[in-house]
Amino acid sequence: MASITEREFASKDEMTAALTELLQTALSEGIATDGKAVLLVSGGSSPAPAYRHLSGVELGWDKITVAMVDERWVDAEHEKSNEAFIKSTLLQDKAAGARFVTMKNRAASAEEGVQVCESDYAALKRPFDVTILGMGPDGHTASLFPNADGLEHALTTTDTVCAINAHQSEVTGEITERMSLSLAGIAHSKTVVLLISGEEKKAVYEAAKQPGSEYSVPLRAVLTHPDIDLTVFWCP
Ligand SMILES: O=C(O)[C@H](O)[C@@H](O)[C@H](O)[C@H](O)COP(=O)(O)O
Repeated sequence: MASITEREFASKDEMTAALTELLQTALSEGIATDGKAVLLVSGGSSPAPAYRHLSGVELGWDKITVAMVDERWVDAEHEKSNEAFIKSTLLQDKAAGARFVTMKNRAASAEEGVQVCESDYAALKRPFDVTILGMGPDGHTASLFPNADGLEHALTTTDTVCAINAHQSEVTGEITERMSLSLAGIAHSKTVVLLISGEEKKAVYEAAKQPGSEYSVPLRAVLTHPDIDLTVFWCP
């Protein structure tokens, strides 16, 4: 089992304040200990306010590397690009000085781009200081989508990143080709934060804590991983 700490907040504002504080502390400690810090970021509506807040905080951003948890295989200008989302929310103001390691590269497909991405991620400081995950109503986290092509590899490889092709659904939308941290990549972090908003997703999370298939509910693989130190943030 992962070590799991659950924190419930009365509102999104309270969750944002606590997340901002956690990130500030973890990144400052990383810089104090190693002279540099690494933050792995997801897209999604839950972390966006904390990213905006953090961008205005003086943290020694020139010593911080921000890298993606997952990405659609689309150009950085695409409206669905997580890279574009991180640039517009986090990498502004003081945080504009951070180094940014992205997943999308020039390869025609995620499958063809995975080696370049793996070597980019191999150069990051280990362990990463913080990894921020979201989850979907289908039990996906990062781009580890239920029963996706590439999921078995993603859950078993020692590589940090992996190519995924999800089965199209309301949750994935039309763009199903993704690059993602593997389960091992998620476990490379000193601490992992999982952000959950709303009662519907809370029920999915509670179900994921019960025994069952990791292929139908990939979040379960994170919750049962022996080496992951996970803090779950929830707000209504
Ligand atoms: O790349 C994606 O498809 C999204 O980023 C997605 O994985 C998101 O992280 C979760 O759906 C949580 O979203 P919320 O933060 O909006 O709950």
